[in-house]
Amino acid sequence: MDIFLENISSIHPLNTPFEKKALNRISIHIPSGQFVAIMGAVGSGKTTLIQTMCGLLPPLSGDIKIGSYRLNKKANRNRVWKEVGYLSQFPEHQVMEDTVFNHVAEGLNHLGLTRERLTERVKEILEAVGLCSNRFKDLSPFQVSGGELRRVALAGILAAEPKILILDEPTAGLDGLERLRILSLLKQIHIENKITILYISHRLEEALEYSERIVVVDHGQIVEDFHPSEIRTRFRNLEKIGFVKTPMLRLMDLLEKRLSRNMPRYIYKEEQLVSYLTKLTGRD
Ligand SMILES: Nc1ncnc2c1ncn2[C@@H]1O[C@H](COP(=O)(O)OP(=O)(O)OP(=O)(O)O)[C@@H](O)[C@H]1O
Repeated sequence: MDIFLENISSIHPLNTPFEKKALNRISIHIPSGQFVAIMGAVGSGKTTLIQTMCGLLPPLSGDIKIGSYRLNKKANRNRVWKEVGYLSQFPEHQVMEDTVFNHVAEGLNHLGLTRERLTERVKEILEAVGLCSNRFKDLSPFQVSGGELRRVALAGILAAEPKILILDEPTAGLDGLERLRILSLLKQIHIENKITILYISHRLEEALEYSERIVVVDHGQIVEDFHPSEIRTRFRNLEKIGFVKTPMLRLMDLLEKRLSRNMPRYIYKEEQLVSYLTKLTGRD
């Protein structure tokens, strides 16, 4: 299901003296199956954008279409919500059941599985998000850590087998290893199930590593939209809105200075740099 936004504007908080344009005439097309990172400074409009995109927030003006469904109609929104999994910035708002097991099982309800198959499937999904089923299934959402709760919320979403996953900072509050685990899991799901993934990230190195498109929001507008391989040509603009170079980009600058040669623009990952340098030094 492709996602189309046309001229979307949004105002927070509407009809109050404090009205502020959170989105300003945004148009974007996300083809089905893309893995997209949404980036931008704090308060730039990222959450408003993804919530508007999936019909959780009605826009002030403009048109949103998911697949062939226009989201201005309630019936269409209900139809689309069966295909969209949304992970909020605050997973504690999303995990409502009394146990971890029941939360994930809730997402499987529509499948009409036998009790035995349901138990098996919950176990598979919990293990897929890195939670040992035996240890976690009977715990209350109040008995797990913030990072674990994020995984539980993600498990509940994955259980419903969405075609589109929209995730608000899925790695917030996680340590380095946990972040890599979640992102690798998302990448794996994306490849295996060919689903669309849009996620908000504050980490450029992760967006470069995992996504295939980076959309940058600033003051409610899309100011950059590029493939990660274009990062070095786009960086001048990104710097103006507060982006900081990753260690890899700094290393590339340093090599250009030391070797007095322009490094190929396509290089933005460590393994590409290593291949290039081994060829250059004839050690291939
Ligand atoms: N419910 C609300 N009421 C009033 N203003 C709001 C509301 N939600 C968001 N805003 C304002 O709208 C703007 C965009 O907010 P949004 O949450 O979309 O930004 P963001 O880029 O996701 O920020 P962050 O990185 O901090 O999550 C901000 O200026 C914010 O203060």
